[in-house]
This record gives sequence, C-alpha cells and structure tokens, in this order.
Amino acid sequence: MQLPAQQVAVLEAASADEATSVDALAAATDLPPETVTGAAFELEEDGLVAVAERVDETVALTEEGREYATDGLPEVRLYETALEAGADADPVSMGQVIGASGLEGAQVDIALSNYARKGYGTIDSGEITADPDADPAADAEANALESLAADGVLEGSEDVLDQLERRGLVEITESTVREVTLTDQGVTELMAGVETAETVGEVTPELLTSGEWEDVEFAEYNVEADAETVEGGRIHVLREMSERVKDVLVGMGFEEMDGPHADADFWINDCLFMPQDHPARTHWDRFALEQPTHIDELPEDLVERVERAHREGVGDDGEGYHSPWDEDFARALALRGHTTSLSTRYLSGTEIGEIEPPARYFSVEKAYRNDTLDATHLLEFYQIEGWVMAEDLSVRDLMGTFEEFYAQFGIEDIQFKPHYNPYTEPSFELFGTHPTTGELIEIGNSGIFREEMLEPLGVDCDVMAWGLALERLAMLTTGAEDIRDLHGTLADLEFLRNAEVTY
Ligand SMILES: N[C@@H](Cc1ccccc1)C(=O)O
Repeated sequence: MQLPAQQVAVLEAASADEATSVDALAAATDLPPETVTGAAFELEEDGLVAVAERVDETVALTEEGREYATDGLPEVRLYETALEAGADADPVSMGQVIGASGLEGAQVDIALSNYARKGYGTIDSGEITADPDADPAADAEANALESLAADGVLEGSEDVLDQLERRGLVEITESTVREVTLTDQGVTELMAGVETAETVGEVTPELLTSGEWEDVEFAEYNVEADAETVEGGRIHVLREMSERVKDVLVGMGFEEMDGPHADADFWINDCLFMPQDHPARTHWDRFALEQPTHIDELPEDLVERVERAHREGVGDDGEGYHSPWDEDFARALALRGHTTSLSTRYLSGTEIGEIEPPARYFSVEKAYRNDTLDATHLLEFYQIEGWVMAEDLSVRDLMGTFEEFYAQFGIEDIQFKPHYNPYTEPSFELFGTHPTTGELIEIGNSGIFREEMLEPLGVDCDVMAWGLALERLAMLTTGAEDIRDLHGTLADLEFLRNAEVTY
C-alpha cells in the first residue's frame, strides 16, 4: 500500500509489542510531535495503529518549595526552636521563639498558620507550646518536599500533594500523553510492504499553472492534531488599565487634559506654591533638559502674580513662605515629576481659556522621577491626575469621589492618611490592600488646593485634586507583587500574556 511519508515513518517506528509515546516517535522519526500525532490519527483511521491517551501529571518544586526542601519548613523550624526553648515543658513567649528561629517576614505567618494545624503545639495569647510527641521526621509535607528535591519523585498521598500545591510549594502541570501501538493489520501491511506516496501539502501557483495539481495527491488536514501554541499579540495590561480608567472618569463626568512631558518648572512647581528651595526641586529628584534648557513663553501677568505669592504671601494676612523667587529658575525645563503641571496649565486659563465651576478634569499620563527602582517604584510611571472645581467642596467630596472611582475596579477598602503637600490643605494619602500579600500599598496623594496656589492662577472657588498611581492600581487588580512585573526589562511575559483588567 502507499501512504504519505510521515505515516510511513511513524508506522515503521511503532511497535506491535509495546506502546510508544508520540515524543519517542518524534525522536525516532525526526518529525515534530504535532506531525507525528497527525500521522498517528490518520493511521488509526485506517486501522493500522491504535492510539491510547492518558493525562500525565508532573510535579515540580517552586522556588519557595526548593528553599524549604533545603532549610526546612517554617513550622518545623519553629517547632525545633520551641523545643530548644523548653516549650515542651512550659509555654514560652512567642517573640522569643520567633526571634531565635531566624524566621523572617512572611515565613513567620506561614509558620504560625501551619503550626497548630499539624499538631506541633499550640499558640495562645502570645505564648507557644510544643507537643513533645510531635515528630518532624514524620512530617508528610516535609518528606514529600525532600523526596521531590532529591530525585524528582513524589512520595506521599494525594492529600499531601494538594496541600503542597495550596501552599504554593509545588506546581502541578498536566499534559496529554499519546501512545501508539501497531495493530495486527498494521503488522500485516508492513510485512506486505508500504511505500511512500508523494503528497502535496499546499497548492502552489506552479502546481496550478502547470496543471500538475490534477495528478498529485493532497495530504489531508487533521484539525484535531496538537499544534504548537502561537502567542498572539495583545494590548499591554497597563494600556488596557489606562483606557479603562479613562472610561471610568469620563463616565463620572470628567474631561481629559493634555500637555507637554517636558515642561517649565514654573508649571510643574512654582504655580503649585512650591518654594524654589524645596528639596524636591533639587537636581537629585528631577530630570533636567540639556537642550533646550529654558521655556520661551510664559504668560507675563501670571508670572508676576505667582512671584508675588511666593515673595509676599496671599490673602489679607499675607501668609506664605516669603521665599526668594527667580524667574530664570522657573523657566528651566525638566521632565515633569508629576502631571499636576497639566492641572496648573488648565486652571490658569492658558490652555482652553477661563474654566467656570462646576468643572472636572483628568489625565492619565506619564510622570518622571529620579527614584530608586524597587518593587513599588519606577523612574517613569503613569499618574491618574484629576481635579474638581466647584463652590464649597469638602473632604467628604474628595473621599466620596475616590470611593466611587475605586469601587469600579472592585476596590472597596481604601484607607486615608493625613499628609502634607505644599499646595494642598488638607492633604491625604490613599492606601489599598494588596489582594495576595495583604500589604497596604500607597496608591495616591490628594488634597484641596490652597488659596496661595489658586489665587495667582485666578481661581476663586474650591478645587480638590489628586494624583493616583496607575501601576499601583494595576498591582491591586492583577495581583502583581512587583511593579517591575508590569513593565520594564524584567516584566514576566507569561504574566503579561494572561493578565486581565478586572472591573
Ligand atoms: N502631585 C501629587 C499628587 C497631587 C495632585 C494634586 C493634589 C494633591 C496631590 C503627587 O505627585 O504626589
């Protein structure tokens, strides 16, 4: 009989006595596994082979699992230290045992939450006891970890495996394994002689113009064959997040602001009543521009009013810093350290003319700071800037706006902390709880703009305002624990492929 080349290869590599896996056949035939699978199904249809399927579980230690396999499970370490401290006789202070155990950070919680569950002892009102009969050598979880680390073989029951998976110490992956065995008919055909039929995988212009297509045999498609996973492109999760934030704010009645990334210090700081000798205005914190160094145009009358506010203060009592002020310093260009520069531009009337209350504006744009890169800081990040201009605004309005905004992302537990900004009074920092670590993370800064800032800008009603961090919001909604997983060179591709913007 005649068969396509791949089928002949698989048929010849398969055995009647034992089942051969697709991977083994792929190695033997030098064909990709998906081609072998396709050929095997074709052969099965012709009754020449039997294809059996099973699901294989592979268990691998996670980084944390590997760590515990070497150092011991935190609860076992706690137990051993408790024994040394004599907690098998009398209760001992927890602080003392934890200190002596060398357990740190999250490991302390892990130790405590597993200690009593596994019968190592009790923990009650700050004191710990150790059950003298407990036996760490018989700890099924520890033994399973050890055997996995030593020879990749898991010893232990399904329950232990489940528990280890729940604790994030092992990762279980399932894969379908297909095995091929020759049937009697296959053996008969092989003995009678199987030849390779030339088959054609696709129609080419040459086949069509030469008319050869009429005589060739076409390979059949098998839509069930496993194929290589093709990762398509997608919109970056931060971009999606930013689009979603914009939708939410537009839905709340806000209009969008737009403006330069590199801007005069005048708009970034001076209009915010930030004294020119403020520490955030030193070259340590800002990215200055080398070329051009200064802005060309600033509205003269506004410059004059801002200078007066800095030098003489504002209001009847002339309160303020009475600090020196230099126009050349204000004209210097830098990458904006916050997008509040857009707010000052709009509030001053220079962008779209005088704005009448009630009005609401926002932007979701990049800001740049010479910070130290860590799990919650990037050198460039997105700020969700916003402000509301109206008569008689209060802190309740500010808090209510945040509650309404964050609730749309499923965040219902924001917390406020009194804060200080040179340009707002009162001021509040906002915090949210990280969904997996439970840590409070700062997600924004806000307040009610001071008269010293608003008067020179020509605004004579209340303005409440904020700058929220888009990446931090994304950490709360996606569960990313490190801002660098979201973007930058260390970003985890697997995470970026799968992360969803929830709301
Ligand atoms: N500019 C502030 C945020 C803010 C804007 C407006 C009012 C109050 C605070 C920051 O970057 O942290």
